[in-house]
Amino acid sequence: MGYFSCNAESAIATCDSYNLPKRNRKNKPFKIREFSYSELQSATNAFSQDNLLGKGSHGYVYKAHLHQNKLNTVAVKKTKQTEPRNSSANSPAENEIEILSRVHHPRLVNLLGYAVDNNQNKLIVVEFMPNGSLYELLHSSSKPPNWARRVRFALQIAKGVHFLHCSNPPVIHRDIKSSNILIDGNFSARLGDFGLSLRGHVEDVIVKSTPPAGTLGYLDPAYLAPGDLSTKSDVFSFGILLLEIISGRNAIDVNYSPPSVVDWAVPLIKSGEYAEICDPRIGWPEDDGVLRQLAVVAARCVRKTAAKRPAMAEVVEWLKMVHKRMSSPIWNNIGRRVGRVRESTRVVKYEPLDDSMEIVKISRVGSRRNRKVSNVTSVELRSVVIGGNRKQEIQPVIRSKSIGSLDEIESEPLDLANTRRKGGLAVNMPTVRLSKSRSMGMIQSSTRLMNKNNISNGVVVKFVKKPNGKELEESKLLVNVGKESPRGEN
Ligand SMILES: Nc1ncnc2c1ncn2[C@@H]1O[C@H](COP(=O)(O)OP(=O)(O)OP(=O)(O)O)[C@@H](O)[C@H]1O
Repeated sequence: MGYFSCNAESAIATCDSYNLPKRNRKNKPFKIREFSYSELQSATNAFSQDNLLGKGSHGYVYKAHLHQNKLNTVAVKKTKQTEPRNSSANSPAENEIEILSRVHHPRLVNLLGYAVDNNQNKLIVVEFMPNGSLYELLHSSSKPPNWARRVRFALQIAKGVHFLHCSNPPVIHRDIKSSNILIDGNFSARLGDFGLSLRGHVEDVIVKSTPPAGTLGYLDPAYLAPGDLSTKSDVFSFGILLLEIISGRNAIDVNYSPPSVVDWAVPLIKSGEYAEICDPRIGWPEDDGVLRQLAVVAARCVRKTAAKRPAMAEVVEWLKMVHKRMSSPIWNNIGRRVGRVRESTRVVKYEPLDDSMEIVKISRVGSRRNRKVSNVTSVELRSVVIGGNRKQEIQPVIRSKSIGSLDEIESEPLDLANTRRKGGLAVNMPTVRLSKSRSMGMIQSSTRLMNKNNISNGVVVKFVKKPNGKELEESKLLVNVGKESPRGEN
């Protein structure tokens, strides 16, 4: 076994075979190549604007054409030139190389090699993803993905995260979000951007001493100090991503009240109002159980208490069931013929979502013919009676105008994507476009970590200036001054 170290001089490194996907374990250890800077320079047309694929918080990503045995298109990540680095800490690029040189999986944007420039900065060469990011597909594509595609993406991402968590030692990604999910040539989802990832067991020094980091909106509220980190923080971020996939909503969106997708969606899921969280651009899936199941999985992933969240292995199994259900022609035919089959159900107690709710598994029973397809189970939410009192019905959340300078934002004409029906009343909401969330290095003051008790629940939002100049660019801090403990149970 040999693994690549960022400081190693060797040009080629092989991967820890333990972490290879099964079909690769027997024969091919993957190879990491050291490129010369000039080779990447000419492959990217001197890092030209034409080759620019995108810009992240740590640098720029370029498309590169390598002429090896055959023409190869790859992506090159070049870190921004900033002030002199603290030599003891790994840069995000070094961290990404270090991690990705040890793991390799079809659901990841895998490392192909690296180069070092004159200032000893590392450039990363990774697989090229020709179909953009999930963020773009969900939020700026004129043809948003349908349910089959969304379920497939969700399962593929879950498999990638599960693979990382099962590696030895585990890899915790810490920055799962839609802009870090890239779409490959087969239109499959891959998890990328390992700049903030950590590799180690929770008791390892590296994990115990690294300050919290992530992207606002996706960041686990229970992850406030290094010691809080576990694979369950990724599960939380995955849950946010799943809510984004279901609803087409940004993780934070000031068009909604509350702006955070989790605060908005979970009460709706708990009260069974699945239609409210369904992306209005694509409507309900043909089999509405698919929506319910996805929503319940998401709600379980975003529980405030990390220990109550499922492991990614469970999430993968649940999503496989949803995927199977979605792609089953038998189910689709019957679903089409009989509409939404809800009658003839047998309620099986499942596992509580929280103190006030229970998830019930509903197996379809009935005719022999129906029983055949009843292997496909659905999961539903029910309110229960606690201490003799039925839990008060949660009022539907009314979308309200965003907090902030809405006067500067024009109202758009009534359309389906922007309309919510509440008791027959169509409400047309103004649109505020948000720039996508950026990774934060850390939620830490320059000298010490935030005091856990003083931390405020806040979201930073940024308005972007549209080419027509109608929206102003500004940053806002929305602070929710509730005194609740960030470690409060749900
Ligand atoms: N392997 C790739 N193939 C094709 N395009 C890519 C690839 N990697 C990144 N990109 C593009 O470059 C953009 C910037 O990626 P990068 O990972 O640097 O930042 P980000 O994830 O968007 O933001 P942040 O750095 O805040 O996490 C992506 O949104 C994507 O459009």
